[in-house]
Amino acid sequence: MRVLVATHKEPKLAKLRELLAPLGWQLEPIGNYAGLLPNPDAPGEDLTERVPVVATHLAKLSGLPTLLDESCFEYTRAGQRVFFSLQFGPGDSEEERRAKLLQKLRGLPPQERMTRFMTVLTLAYPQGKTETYVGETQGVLLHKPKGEGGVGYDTLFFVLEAGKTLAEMSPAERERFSPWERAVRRLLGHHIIDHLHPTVELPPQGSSATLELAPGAARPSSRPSPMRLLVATNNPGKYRELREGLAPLGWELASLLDYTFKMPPEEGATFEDNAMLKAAFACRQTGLLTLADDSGLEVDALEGEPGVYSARFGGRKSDLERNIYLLERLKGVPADKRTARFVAVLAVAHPQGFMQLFRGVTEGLILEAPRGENGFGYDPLFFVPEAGKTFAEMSMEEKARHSHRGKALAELIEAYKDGFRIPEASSSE
Ligand SMILES: O=c1nc[nH]c2c1ncn2[C@H]1C[C@H](O)[C@@H](COP(=O)(O)OP(=O)(O)OP(=O)(O)O)O1
Ligand SMILES: [Mg+2]
Repeated sequence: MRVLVATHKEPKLAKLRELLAPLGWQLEPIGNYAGLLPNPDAPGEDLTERVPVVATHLAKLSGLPTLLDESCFEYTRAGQRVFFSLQFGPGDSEEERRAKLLQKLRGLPPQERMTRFMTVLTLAYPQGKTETYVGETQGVLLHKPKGEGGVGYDTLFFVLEAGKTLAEMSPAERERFSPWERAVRRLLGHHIIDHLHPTVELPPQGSSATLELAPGAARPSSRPSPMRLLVATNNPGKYRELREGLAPLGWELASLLDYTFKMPPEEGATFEDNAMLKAAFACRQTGLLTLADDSGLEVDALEGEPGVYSARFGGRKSDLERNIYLLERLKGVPADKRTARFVAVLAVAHPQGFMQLFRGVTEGLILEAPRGENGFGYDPLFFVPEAGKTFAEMSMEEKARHSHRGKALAELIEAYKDGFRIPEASSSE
């Protein structure tokens, strides 16, 4: 597909071509489009309304799908939300705009310089259809520029989480924190993963397998992977274990804390379903290679409960309450009938439109009282006979050797250790 890009900045076009390469689109610059705009100074502070309108205008004029992005800072001044658009009006150089922004910020206390740096990216089609993607990053606007790299306002935007301005970051870091890149990755994720359905046939249980999810989708490109993986879990205990387990790969990890979107409800009937649902969703949101973990405890005396409902067992809200509830449910059940297993399914969603699954299982017993301080969740109640301890009595390394998650991770590492290769999508023809 030929796509016009509404920019006259060569570096931006080059970066866009690089990021969107897997789509195989032919991206062409529109050149200086300022004269084509209906009203370049149109107020429309809400970029999510304004950008689609302008992009549609350009698409209709050119007869081609057209990409347009605009960014703004949103901050609070005297209790009011203020938007500072970064669209260059005619005659405004980057320098002049930066000066205007500094002017506006003069005398603002730090809490009022907290800001949301937002990019709105629209792909508009000549027929009038539009798709809009938003990327955002929280930070603080500085009084004085800091750093040398980046473009535009990067010298003024301090990312708290990173402890530096976008201009002080390496290109790889900037990629991670820039709202523009986030918006572009969302577009990529959307287009490439469109055919990804978590309802496809599952691989045989108990094995890892490669699913080909998108027979008609773009073929996986062999371009070197960014080696960046989003670990899509909101559970800090899991995140720690996954981070440790993935360390041998040396990949750069992103977490959900880097993003503002909410994960969807986990409505699947199996761990596989839920893991794929979570991975596919977060992958689509971010365009990143994404790992999700769905796990839980199956207790034989409870006919497999809590299973996929482990995180909301008995409607209990905390790990402690769920552990108490589990003990209540097992009251009077003798030791030899307290068998249980932990299951973990890891799903890796590739922005190229397919998914891999890894599964690990650990057999054990539910004790009558908690033992140990480590770990999280049901760890203090889960006794592993082969180790003679509960998960909560093990160090992280020890738990990794015995645990369901550790086993699934070992399979994952085995699959990716010789460098990251995207499996060939086996075509049905
Ligand atoms: O090694 C473990 N040791 C103890 N407990 C564990 C373990 N692995 C899973 N569990 C428990 C935690 C949670 O109650 C449920 C998983 O639910 P699950 O939906 O997969 O995770 P979650 O909601 O905590 O985080 P998220 O979905 O964001 O990844 O099983
Ligand atoms: Mg969950």
